[in-house]
Amino acid sequence: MTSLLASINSPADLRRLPRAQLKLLADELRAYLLDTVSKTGGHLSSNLGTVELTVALHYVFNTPEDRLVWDVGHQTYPHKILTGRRDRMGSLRQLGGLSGFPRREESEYDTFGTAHSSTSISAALGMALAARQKGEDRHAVAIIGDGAMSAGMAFEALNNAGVHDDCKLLVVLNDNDMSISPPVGALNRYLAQLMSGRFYASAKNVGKHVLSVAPPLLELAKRLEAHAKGMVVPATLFENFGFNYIGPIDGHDLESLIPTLENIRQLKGPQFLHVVTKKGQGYKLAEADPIAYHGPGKFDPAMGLQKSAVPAKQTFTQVFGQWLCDMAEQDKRLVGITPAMREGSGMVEFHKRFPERYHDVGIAEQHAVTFAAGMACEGLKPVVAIYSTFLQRGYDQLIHDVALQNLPVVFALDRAGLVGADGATHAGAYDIPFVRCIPNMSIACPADEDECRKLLTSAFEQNHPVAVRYPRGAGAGVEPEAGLQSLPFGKGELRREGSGIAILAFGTLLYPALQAAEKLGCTVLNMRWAKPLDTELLLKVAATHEALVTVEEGAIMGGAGSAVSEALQAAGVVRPVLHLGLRDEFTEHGDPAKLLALQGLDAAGIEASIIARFGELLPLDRPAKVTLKSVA
Ligand SMILES: Cc1ncc(C[n+]2csc(CCOP(=O)(O)OP(=O)(O)O)c2C)c(N)n1
Ligand SMILES: CC(=O)[C@@H](O)[C@H](O)COP(=O)(O)O
Ligand SMILES: [Mg+2]
Repeated sequence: MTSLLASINSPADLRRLPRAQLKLLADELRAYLLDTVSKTGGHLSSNLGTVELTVALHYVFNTPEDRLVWDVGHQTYPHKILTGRRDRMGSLRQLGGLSGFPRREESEYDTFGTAHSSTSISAALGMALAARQKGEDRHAVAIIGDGAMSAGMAFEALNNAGVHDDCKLLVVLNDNDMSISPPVGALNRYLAQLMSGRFYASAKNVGKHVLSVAPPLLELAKRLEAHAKGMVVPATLFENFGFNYIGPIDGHDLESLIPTLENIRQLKGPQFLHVVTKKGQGYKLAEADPIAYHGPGKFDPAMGLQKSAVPAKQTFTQVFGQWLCDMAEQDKRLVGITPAMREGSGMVEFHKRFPERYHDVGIAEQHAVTFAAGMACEGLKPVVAIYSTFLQRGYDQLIHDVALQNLPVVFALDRAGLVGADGATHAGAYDIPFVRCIPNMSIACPADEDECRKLLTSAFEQNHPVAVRYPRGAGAGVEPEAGLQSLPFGKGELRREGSGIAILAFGTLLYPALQAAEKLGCTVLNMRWAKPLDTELLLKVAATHEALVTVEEGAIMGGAGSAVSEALQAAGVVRPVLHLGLRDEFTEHGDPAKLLALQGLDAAGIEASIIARFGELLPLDRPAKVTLKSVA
């Protein structure tokens, strides 16, 4: 590592540097970032784009006393490096290592935990008003991307903030004209207008020339404001919301950023700084393809991302993407909806082939759900492809707009279960509990790729809302059958006949459950549906077995196992039931297989839990001793 960056162990060190050295520091920081992220994998393009902005913010603001609140938080690696975590970057997103997002328990500089987007302005406003109430003189700065800015929550916060003339709130809009995919919607068009023509070029000069002569601060602020107002439009959208709009300025030019921020720091009331950056800045391959480098795995920076020589296993996301195209071919009523997750949800091909039936609504999960409801009212068949964790944002819409009206919307719930490196914020832990308690809703849990395709078809055939949940990555590797066959609605199957104990598996944990059952001689049911539950099958098995074990990759509380216990109670059947699933705690980030094992949900863990609880019911010829697996 080069020397200047090595000397920065906190923002206080950074603030001691002469301004002339900051450019060199930023260059070193960018090189270090590329080097470390290429070894760990992680969110690269957005971080390359925020290097100068991060340096400037920590240089001008008195962090951590002044609060920096990052939106999404996927662009906080430079911030982590400058705030005492440089040497731990090699542990990024691994078990026990640094989180890929800000976390309050990780550093006092991480003022607000995040990873879901569009929360920063609300949180920063909360902090600014709390400071005002407590009589503390500090700033709160929200840094939000143009993609995140499109969410309703960001506008709710602007609406609230704009009337607080005496708060010390700055919103920095980091406009790189990209979400994960190309940005969509009218806000994006509007921001492009602000950027258009001669204004942006002149604004760059404001930073270089006007600010460098250093007139008295208040006068300068007035000139800056007048300049911005005069040259953009009579009033920008953000001014109409009560903010003092400044910009756009070049977010890679420290000579613009630093004096502008220094002057804004002197101003009272809600401030809005529009900075323009490039996603992937400084690494040509990422600049050329910011989508590919949004969240790459490990790679050699000299070679860039390479196609693996070994064909990768088909992921559930790919199974969904293929099914969507095939079903769209067959049924013209199908429309596909994504809240800004085209790539992650496997909809690139669908977008290409059916552009009129593809809707990227921006980062707007609530809207995505109600928008689908509207389409369903008109006889279309909407498929909302949404990560389990992001559907949490659209919960009332799910109840009030879809389920209450019993509209036939299919929810393709990707990333259901543990997701690995992104950790607790992205884990799809709660969808079974929160979906199954809603009347009219059903939820399918495919055990493998083939079932995923078939259950999507089953869901699509229904005349009411159905969610199909499947995890990140690949499964058991069961090649989906061609064609659009469905599986019976609400019906499970007997997968292994044993005795004494029956394991009821919901979803992909069927396979480790089968392995455990093989050793213990248990019966195994592949339940397929968390709702409706196949009570006929359940009661049959309950009558012939002494104990039941439920297994699911989701929260135990209120999950599919709870549904089993409720059904037994309702039928007046008394059987001991062991519920295996995600415990009542937030999961860490790290390797998904290790995380699953930590939850006791791999084959060895399932086996060990069954022995621990029901050992005396097992046949005597089972393996003598199984110890609980410990995971490093
Ligand atoms: C509520 C929510 N929906 C979707 C996502 C997934 N997501 C993470 S980053 C991102 C794009 C954000 O774009 P922008 O704010 O412009 O930041 P950039 O990636 O351009 O730096 C999306 C859609 C999320 N984190 N949170
Ligand atoms: C920050 C964010 O929300 C996304 O970039 C997310 O990390 C993508 O996750 P996947 O890699 O599972 O698509
Ligand atoms: Mg962006």
